[in-house]
Amino acid sequence: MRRSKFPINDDKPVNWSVFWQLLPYLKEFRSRVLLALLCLVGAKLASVGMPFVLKHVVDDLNLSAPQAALITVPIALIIAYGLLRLFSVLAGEIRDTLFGRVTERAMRRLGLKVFEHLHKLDLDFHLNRQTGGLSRDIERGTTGIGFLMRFMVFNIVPTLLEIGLVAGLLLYNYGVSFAAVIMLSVVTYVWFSVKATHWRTRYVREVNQADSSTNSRAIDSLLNYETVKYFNNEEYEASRYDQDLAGWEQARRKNRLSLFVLNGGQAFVIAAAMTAMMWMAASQVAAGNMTLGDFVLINAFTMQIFMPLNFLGFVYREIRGALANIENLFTLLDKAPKVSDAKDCPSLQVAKGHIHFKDVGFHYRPDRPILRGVDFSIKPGQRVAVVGESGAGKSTLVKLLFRFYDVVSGGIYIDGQEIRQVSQSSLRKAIGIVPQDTVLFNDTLYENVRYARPQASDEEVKEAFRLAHLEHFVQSLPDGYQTMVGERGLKLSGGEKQRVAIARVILKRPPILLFDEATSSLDSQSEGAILAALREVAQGHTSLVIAHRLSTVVDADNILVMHQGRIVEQGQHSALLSANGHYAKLWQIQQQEANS
Ligand SMILES: Nc1ncnc2c1ncn2[C@@H]1O[C@H](COP(=O)(O)OP(=O)(O)OP(=O)(O)O)[C@@H](O)[C@H]1O
Repeated sequence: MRRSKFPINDDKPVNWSVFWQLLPYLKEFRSRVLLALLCLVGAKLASVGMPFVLKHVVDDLNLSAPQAALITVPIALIIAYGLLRLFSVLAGEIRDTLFGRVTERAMRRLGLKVFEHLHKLDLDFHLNRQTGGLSRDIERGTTGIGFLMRFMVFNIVPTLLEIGLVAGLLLYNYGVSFAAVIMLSVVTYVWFSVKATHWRTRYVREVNQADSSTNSRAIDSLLNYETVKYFNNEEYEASRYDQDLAGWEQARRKNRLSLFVLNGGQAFVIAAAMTAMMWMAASQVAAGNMTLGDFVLINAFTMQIFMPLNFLGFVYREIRGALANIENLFTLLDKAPKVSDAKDCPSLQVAKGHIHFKDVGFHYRPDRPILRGVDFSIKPGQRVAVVGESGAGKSTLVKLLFRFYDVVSGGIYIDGQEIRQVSQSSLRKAIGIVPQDTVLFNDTLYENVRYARPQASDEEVKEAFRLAHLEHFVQSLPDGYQTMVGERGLKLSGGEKQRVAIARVILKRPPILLFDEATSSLDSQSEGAILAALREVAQGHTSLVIAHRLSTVVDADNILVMHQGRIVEQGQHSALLSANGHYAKLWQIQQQEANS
């Protein structure tokens, strides 16, 4: 069986302190929680009182002459019994309704906090994450919180209280032996449940792992639908999936058997305790020390204790899992982003849009330098191009300017302000990017463009479509602007997606523009039109253009030639050609390719 990518938490030591971290979430609804607790106490008192009323009913019935039974039965007691039952159930329901809001609000708050935090985390975290595993962690964590709050407050604590109360009542009314049997069986039951639950953990884990890996296999296979078809591998896929399913089936079988042992053991303890209690009570009735009502009362108390106790076994296992899942979530929340705002940092003030990379050094991993001593300036309003072979570090410049990463040495300045000293939000507001690969939301074309400035008017959005030469395309679509673009925008061609990205940047209209291979997916005719549009948009703006095809940047104000993380040449097209260096070589190669 393949190992799952998802962390399985069942065997982690339980960190009970997580519970205290949840208390702040209860604070907001202090009075609601208090009222719910009152209902809980009321319900418990009513349910403990019920067996007493029952005892009196039975005793009175027993003493009465048979023919007069119905008349002499203490009707008031029977009504009281019914009312107590109703009260106990209603109080429980009111408690759940009151507390439901508290749990839901806590889940909402935490869900939002995690979501916001994920967006604050750096690109590196997101590139390394396993989305499936992460979303499972979040889902398990938030569900765990709801579960923990409900069961910890309203199940474990009250059940323990009830057990103590009933044992005390038995001790007070019937002596130490009944209370001792109850306590002993409760202790045995809890001890056995804890031990057996620990022992079962590995079977539960196996099922979870098998479940996750089967799911990953199915999803991976379906995502690769086209590749499966290209290689005619449906049978191969089915057999691999079935292998995983077989592992899952086997894990389930072992898990079911272990559950049988757990449930069987628990049932045995309960049956032994019930038998002992009944036998002791029956002996006392036979000896004339107890009434029939006492017998009924002891029976009712025993059942009353073991029913919730039985449930506790299940709750215990779930709570262990919930605590571990919540802890995972809190660990995620504690994760600090590698790129963060300096304390009380000001906003970036863009006056002219002068960009300066000052002796910048950078690596993604310390053992592999990517940029070394990169030093260049882009004067306000200039259009500067970066060219160089694949992997030279061109896109990395864009990522650094946008602060997806921080430089390792040197600094990047915009109008004299170091970008690490200003807020990320003001920096990103000032920069528009047309990225190398445009990924779209699974929404309409219109909404995908409007995303650049959600408050833009309908006219402005449509103008952006027009300037990005998307109008003809929109007109050719049966649903026009309302066409759904599919997951990640995969229903659009590469060139269409790129034009959407261009429309977005047009709508955003920031002072600084970055184009990373912005026209790479376009045919030459569209490219010409788009380049003209981009130039129009870029007029008066500072722009940095990363280009593979040198022909698209021959008119740039300055061309930076990168080679292995360094700028090896810079200047205008004609000067670089005359220098007969790196650029001239690249130009020659591309000219030959174009002519062949
Ligand atoms: N997140 C990352 N983690 C580790 N290495 C990375 C990461 N992103 C890029 N690299 C590496 O950094 C080097 C420079 O990448 P970059 O994307 O800047 O190159 P480029 O010049 O834009 O290439 P291309 O023209 O092919 O897009 C590449 O060798 C790449 O493998």
